[in-house]
Amino acid sequence: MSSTASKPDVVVLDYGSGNVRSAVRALERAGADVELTADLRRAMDADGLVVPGVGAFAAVARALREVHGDRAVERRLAGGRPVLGICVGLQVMFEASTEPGAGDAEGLGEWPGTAERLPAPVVPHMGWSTVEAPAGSVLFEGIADERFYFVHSYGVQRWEMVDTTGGRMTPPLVTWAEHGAPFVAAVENGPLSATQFHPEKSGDAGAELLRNWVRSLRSA
Ligand SMILES: NC(=O)CC[C@H](N)C(=O)O
Repeated sequence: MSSTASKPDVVVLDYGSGNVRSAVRALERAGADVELTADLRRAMDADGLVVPGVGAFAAVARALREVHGDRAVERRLAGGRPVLGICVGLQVMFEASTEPGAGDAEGLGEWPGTAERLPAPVVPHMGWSTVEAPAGSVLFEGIADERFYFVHSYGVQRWEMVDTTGGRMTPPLVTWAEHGAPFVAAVENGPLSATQFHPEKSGDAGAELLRNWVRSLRSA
C-alpha cells in the first residue's frame, strides 16, 4: 500500500508507550507506510491508527490523554476510521482496571468492562497461548489456530456489551484466551480492533495478523 505524500498508511501514536518501535517495524514488515507521531492531524488523516500500550493502566491512560490521543481515537471511530489497540492499548479501550494505582483512572470506555487481575497461580501471563477466534474474524483469518505472545497480569474477563438495538447492531467479534480464567484476547468491533497480546512479538502469526489488519484498511 503506498501512501500519498499527504498522509501515511498507518500512524503509531507516540505518547510514551514502550513498545512503539517494535510496533512500527512490525507494521512496516506488514506492508504499511508507518509514521510514529503524536500529531493529531496526522493521526486523524492516516488510514489506520495504532495505539500501543505497555506498563500501568493509569499511566497509559494519562499519557494517552496528555497528547489528546483519546480525542483522536474518538474522532476516528465517529468517522468509521480504523483504530488498533495493543496490550494496554486494548485495556484502555474499556472503562477501567483494578490494577493498583489505577484508582479512578478511566479508560476511553469504547467498550463497557474492566481489566481485572488474572486468577492464575503464576502472574504475569508471559508466554505463548492459543486463542479462540469467532467465525468471520478478519484479524485471525488463516491464523486462528496459531499461538500469540502475551505479557500481562490483568485482563477483561467478562464481555459486558449488550445489544440494545434488537439485532440491528453488528455484534462485535470477541476472541478469547485463558490464563487462570478466560479473558478477552482480541476484539473486532467495526472500526475499532484491539489485541491483548503483542502481534509485533508474536512471530509469523503476529505478522499475518498485522497484514490482515493493514489489508482491511484498504476496504475501510
Ligand atoms: N505488558 C504490559 O505492559 C502489562 C499491562 C498491564 N499493566 C497488565 O499487567 O495487564
